[in-house]
Amino acid sequence: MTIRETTGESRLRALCELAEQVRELMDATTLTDVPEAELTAVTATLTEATERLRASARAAPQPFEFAPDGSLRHLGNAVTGAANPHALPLAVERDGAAVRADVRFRPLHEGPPGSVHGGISAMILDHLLGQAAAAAGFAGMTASLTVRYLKPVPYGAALLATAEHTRAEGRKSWAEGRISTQDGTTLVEATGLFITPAAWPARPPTPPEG
Ligand SMILES: CCCCCCCCCCCCCC(=O)SCCNC(=O)CCNC(=O)[C@H](O)C(C)(C)COP(=O)(O)OP(=O)(O)OC[C@H]1O[C@@H](n2cnc3c(N)ncnc32)[C@H](O)[C@@H]1OP(=O)(O)O
Repeated sequence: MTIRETTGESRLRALCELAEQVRELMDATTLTDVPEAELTAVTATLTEATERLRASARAAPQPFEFAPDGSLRHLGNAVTGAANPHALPLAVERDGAAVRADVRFRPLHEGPPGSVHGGISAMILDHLLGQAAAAAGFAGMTASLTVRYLKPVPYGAALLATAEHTRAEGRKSWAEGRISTQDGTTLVEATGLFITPAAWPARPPTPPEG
C-alpha cells in the first residue's frame, strides 16, 4: 500500500461535490415518478455527462493520502470516501478506544420493502470494525465477519454505528460493533476477525480517520 501526499485540494473539493450530487441523483432515480418521456430525456442528459467525465479517467479511485491537516484519509473508499458516490459517506470518529459514526441510510439502500438491505448494514459494520481494529493499532483485512440481524434497519432515520477492538493474537485481531437507534436499541450487531497481512507494517503510525 502506498500513501501519497495530497495536491489539488480545490479540485478534490469539486470531486466530492460531484459525488454528493450523484448520491442525490441516485436517490432521485430510486424515488422518481416522472413521465416516461422525462425519464428518457434525463437519461440522455446523464449519458452526455458520463461521457464528459470519461474524457479523462484515472486507473483507480482516490487513494489513501495525507490531508493538509496531516490526517490520513481515503476519499475513494466505498464506505467513507466523500469522492466515492457509493459511500454514505460515513464520518468515523474515535471515541476513546472505540469508533463511532452517525448513519442515515438512503432509499437507494432498500432491501426488504421499507428497510435497508442486509448487505449494506454488513458493509458498514465491516468497515467500522476494521477501523476499530486499526485504531487499536491492528489495521488489517477482514478475514471473517459474523452479522446478526436483530430488527429491520430503517432508512431516513438518524442511527448510530459503534465498534470496538476486543482482543489480538499476533497478526489476528477481533472487533465487535453494532448499528443502533438513537435510544440505544440494537438493530444489527457483528463480530469480525481482521488479519494484518505479513507484508504490512505491524502498526500504522496514526489511527485512520474517515
Ligand atoms: C496505514 C494504513 C492503515 C489502513 C487501515 C484501514 C482500516 C480501514 C478499515 C477497513 C475495513 C474493511 C476491510 C475490508 O473490506 S478488507 C476486504 C475484504 N477482505 C479481503 O479481501 C481479505 C482477503 N484475504 C486475504 O487477504 C488473506 O486471506 C488474509 C490477509 C485475511 C490472511 O492471509 P495471510 O496469508 O496473512 O494468512 P495466513 O494464512 O498467514 O494465516 C494467518 C492466521 O490467520 C488465520 N486465518 C487466515 N485466514 C483466515 C480466515 N479467513 N478466517 C479465520 N482465520 C484465518 C490462519 O489460520 C492463521 O492463524 P494461526 O495459525 O496463526 O493461528
